[in-house]
Formats: sequence, C-alpha cells, structure tokens
Amino acid sequence: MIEKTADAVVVGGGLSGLTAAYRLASGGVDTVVLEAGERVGGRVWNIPLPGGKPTEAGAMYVCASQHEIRTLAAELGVELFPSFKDGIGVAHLGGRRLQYTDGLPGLPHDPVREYAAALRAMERTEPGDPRLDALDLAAWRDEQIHDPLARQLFDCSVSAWFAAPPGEISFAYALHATATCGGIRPMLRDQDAVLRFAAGSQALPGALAAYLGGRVCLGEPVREVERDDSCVVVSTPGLRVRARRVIMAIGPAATAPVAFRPGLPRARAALANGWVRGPLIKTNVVYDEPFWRDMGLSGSGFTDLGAVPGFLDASPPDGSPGVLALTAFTFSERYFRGNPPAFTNDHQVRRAATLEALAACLGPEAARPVAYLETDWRRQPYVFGCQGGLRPGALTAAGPSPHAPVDGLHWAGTESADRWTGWMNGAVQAGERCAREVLDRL
Ligand SMILES: Cc1cc2nc3c(=O)[nH]c(=O)nc-3n(C[C@H](O)[C@H](O)[C@H](O)COP(=O)(O)OP(=O)(O)OC[C@H]3O[C@@H](n4cnc5c(N)ncnc54)[C@H](O)[C@@H]3O)c2cc1C
Repeated sequence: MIEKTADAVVVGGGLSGLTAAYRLASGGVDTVVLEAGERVGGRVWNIPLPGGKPTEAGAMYVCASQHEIRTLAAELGVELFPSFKDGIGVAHLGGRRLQYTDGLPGLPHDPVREYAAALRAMERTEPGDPRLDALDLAAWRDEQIHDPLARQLFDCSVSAWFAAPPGEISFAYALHATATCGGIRPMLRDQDAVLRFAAGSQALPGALAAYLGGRVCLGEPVREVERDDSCVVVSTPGLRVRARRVIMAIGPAATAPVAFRPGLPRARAALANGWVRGPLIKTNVVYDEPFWRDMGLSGSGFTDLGAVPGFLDASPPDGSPGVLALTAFTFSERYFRGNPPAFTNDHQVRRAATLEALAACLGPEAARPVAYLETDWRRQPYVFGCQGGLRPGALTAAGPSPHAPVDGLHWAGTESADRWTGWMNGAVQAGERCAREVLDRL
C-alpha cells in the first residue's frame, strides 16, 4: 500500500473534480486527484472518428449563458465554435415527414398550446412546498395536460432534461433543476444556438489534467473514506492519502460503493438512495460529408420513430466528415414501440432501426454511413448513467442544504451545482464552489 499526504484530495477526475483541483493547485494548495478510470473526463469523453478527428461519446454542447464553463475554457485557451444550425429542421411524427424553420412543425395548435401552457404553469410554481416533492413529474403532467399529443411533447422535453422516466422524477426536483438553468423558457431559448469544443469536449478536462500533471492519479477507485477530528484518510486498493480536506467530485449514485466511516452524512445518504440514474445510449452516425447541408437541411430534428427521439449535426468545425449525434432514452415507451424485445441490448437491431429512422427524415443516403459509433452509458463503470434526478420524497429527506461540507468532506459534481445542475457548466461551477470552500478553511 502506497501512503501519501496532501492538503486536499479530490475524488473523481471528471470536469468537476479537475476544476476544483485546478483552482486549489493554482491557489498553492498541495492537491491529489484520485480517478477510478484510466482516463480523465468522466461523462466528457472524446472518441475518434474514421480519419482520427475527435467526436464526443458523452457531453457535447455549451449554451451561450453558461458563463462558468466559457470563462474556464477561455482561461485555458480551449476553443469553442458555434455549432452548425443553418437550414431547415425535419420532424417525423404520426407517419408524416414535416419540415420546419422555427418552433413545432405543422402540429395541431391546441395540443401545442396545452403543452406550452403546462411549461408556463411549471415555471410559475413556487418551489419549496414539500407537497410538490410527493408528486412525480408524470402525475403532475396528468393533472395539467389532457391531450395525448401534448403529453407526448411534455415527455419529450423532460426526457431530454433528465434522461429518466417522468414517472420516477420528483416534481419538486424538476423545479429545482430547471431553476438552476434560469427557468424553463430561458433554458430552451439558450439551446437555439449552441457552442461546441473545436477539439472535442474532452479537450477541457484534458487541459486541466495537463496543468495538474502528476497530481492526477488514474486507475485509483476510492473504496473507503475515514474521517476523524484532525484529518480524512481516503483509500483505494493500492493507495492511501491522508489530507485535511476531501472533495467528493462524484455523483450521488457513485457514492454507493464507497464505505464512509463514520457513515455517509444523512443528507447525502438521502440523495444517494433517492437518485435515479439516466439510462442512455449516445450514437454518432458518420458520413463522408454532411450531405444534408446541400439539401438545405440543418441536420437536426425529432421523431416519434422509437430509436431516434432527436438528432443534430455534430460535424467537426470544418464540416468533414459529416456527423449526426443522437441520444436514445432506453426507458421510454416510444423507444420500445414497434421494436423487438432484444432492441435495447442488441447493437445490430438498434443500428438498423436508427438508420431507418434517419433515412425517413433525411433520405436514403442517411442509411449508408461510413461508421456507426455507439456508447452505452448504462455500462460505463464508475459513471452511473447520464443526468438523472431525484425520486419523490428524496429532496425533502435530504433537507435544505444537502451539499454543505461535513467534517472535512466537500461535495462537488454537477448534481451539487447551483447553476446548470446536470450540465458540464454545473460540473465547473460546483468544482469552483468547493475549491473556494476548501481555500477558506485551510
Ligand atoms: C451522453 C451524454 C450527453 C451529455 N450531453 C451534455 C451536453 O451536451 N452538454 C452538457 O453541458 N452536459 C451534457 N451531459 C452531462 C455532462 O456530461 C455532465 O454534467 C458532466 O460531465 C458531469 O461532470 P462531473 O465531473 O460532475 O461528473 P462525472 O463526469 O461523472 O465525473 C466523475 C468522475 O469520478 C470518477 N469516479 C466515480 N467513482 C469514483 C470512485 N469511487 N473513486 C474515484 N473516482 C471515481 C468517474 O470515473 C468520473 O471520471 C451529457 C452526459 C452524457 C452521459
């Protein structure tokens, strides 16, 4: 067993942990980062396209009002560029292919109005009433929305925000999470024009890790966190680090395999027990070129064709090769509809259904990619799914300040963010908040 000492140890080398460690190390604090996997970045992960340019297996885009991540990227010289969005979008709904330039294409007015009214009602609801935490999002939806198409539009939106079934997410948690993004409509408006990282999003954790150098230890899964009055001892199978402060930069679900002595603080235990993991598969479909642009199409759209809820142009900045990125919500009823039971677990079946749906939107060329790259986030060790959220009751059980430091333990990770929780920006903001907490106390 190797023994080390440090002023601060950071558990988790995702964007949040690395941001915290970067701010601490820049402030002269002796810091060690312990990352379970063999790479940094966690849910931010570049994979190669044919020819070698990077694309993203996980998080990809940044919104204009996400100041924390944009400031950090600028500070480290990591370039962002406006994602391609010119041209016409395509929807495939109810067996019809519809084109649109703005809003919701050719859908009947009444369901769209009912959907929009529900979003406004959600925005107007004051959080804080504990009764709202007893409700799940699907129950609230059924109280507010009666038209089946309007319910489907609502489910599409909330699936994208939480990557989890509406029936499992607390309504109060949904209010909290969307409020951290400035509210529902500002959050949706912000996604009209997004930015992407020119060298793939993992360039940002890569730049942080390059600054930190030997302070980052890979392949070190933390199994035990022991604390007493004077210090905290963090152990992996081969390494023990004694420090004055620990930043846990892992999500609530990721704390389950870690033994805390004394036990996990009550509020954090409530979050860990109540966390719903986002079961999601991300796919990048690669073509020699973005052929849809020559057809005047933006390469973005949405469908009710099961395998492809939505897609967007994720080509590199020079537009070569052409890439369509899409996320499949493996929990959704729409995902299963019309597909065989093996669908979620059979790569070939998923590939065929995905290409068929893209061809229905963008024409037969979409069925002839040069590569089809899938990342199943249900199966990534140490990450525990995509965004996710809290089950009914968990927010109340966790109390008013679940992320407050306890006995030398600090809580980072995007799930603890005050701004844009669930997003990369939240990871950066929570990392910076924790670094300030530690700097104030050392
Ligand atoms: C498919 C997908 C698409 C997404 N798209 C976007 C997007 O377009 N824009 C956006 O802003 N966000 C997006 N997100 C969300 C974004 O990726 C996350 O909000 C952000 O990366 C979270 O960073 P984090 O550091 O908080 O957590 P993580 O990235 O989960 O990092 C935690 C790290 O801790 C490590 N770890 C876990 N347990 C231990 C342990 N016991 N010991 C040591 N290390 C441990 C993990 O290996 C991991 O590296 C997406 C996520 C996914 C999966």
